[in-house]
Amino acid sequence: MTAHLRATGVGLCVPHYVQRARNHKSWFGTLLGASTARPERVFRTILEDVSFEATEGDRVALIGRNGAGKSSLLRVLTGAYPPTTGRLEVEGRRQALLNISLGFSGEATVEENILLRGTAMGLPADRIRELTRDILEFSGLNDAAQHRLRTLSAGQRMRLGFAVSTAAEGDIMLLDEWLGAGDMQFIRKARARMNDRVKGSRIVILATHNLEIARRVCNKGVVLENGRVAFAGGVIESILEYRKLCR
Ligand SMILES: Nc1ncnc2c1ncn2[C@@H]1O[C@H](COP(=O)(O)OP(=O)(O)OP(=O)(O)O)[C@@H](O)[C@H]1O
Repeated sequence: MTAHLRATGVGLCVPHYVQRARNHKSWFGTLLGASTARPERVFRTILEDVSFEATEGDRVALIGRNGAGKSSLLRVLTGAYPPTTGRLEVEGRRQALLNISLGFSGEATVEENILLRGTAMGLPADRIRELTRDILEFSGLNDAAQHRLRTLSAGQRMRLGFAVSTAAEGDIMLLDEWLGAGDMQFIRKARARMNDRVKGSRIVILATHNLEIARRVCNKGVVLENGRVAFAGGVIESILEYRKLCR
């Protein structure tokens, strides 16, 4: 089986809650307004008519300005947000490294969190048990396996999230930004693992603002602007198009 990913006219519209502007003259009025005023629900189109394709061996850079829709598109590609319009066809096991602390529970232990997160990633329980030792080792948390997650430092939690997310290889790797997780020693280890995972994946989709990384790692590019594809093609051409947008 070869890996394949195709988005055809993908759109994403989400409910969005907005608060009417409040113009209170006193702190009490502000407090009362903040606790009683109901937000209004509106629908917002985040992605519109997004089409592109990635086949075996492709490394695709998603580039665009802040708020262009890169992370939202990655979430659609992982299957976290079903597209509201259009079609997404995926062949191959997806592995996502988006929000590395997603799905963690502060009250559960480190080891239980590995199981929770691994399950959310679609890994069978036996496979998670096989990987647990490596995850604890990689994150430097061997001695904290039975500690509750909320007693860990922010950096330790990040290490754990990174270690779990990258423990298993996928066919299609979806990455949001290049990670700088933890202290210098861990960053080196994390980079080496990311390079390894990128090499071992059949398709990589990488959202990044770092054009040097995009150029070095990717062969294709998709430039997003206001939730639409402004350009799709080779990575060098995509970077040039993106630079034009930023002028
Ligand atoms: N759940 C949501 N509800 C409402 N609006 C959202 C939601 N998620 C994202 N948005 C909006 O969609 C737009 C695209 O956001 P997204 O995070 O995908 O952009 P991005 O290209 O990844 O930005 P950045 O480079 O700043 O990380 C933004 O305007 C954001 O406010």
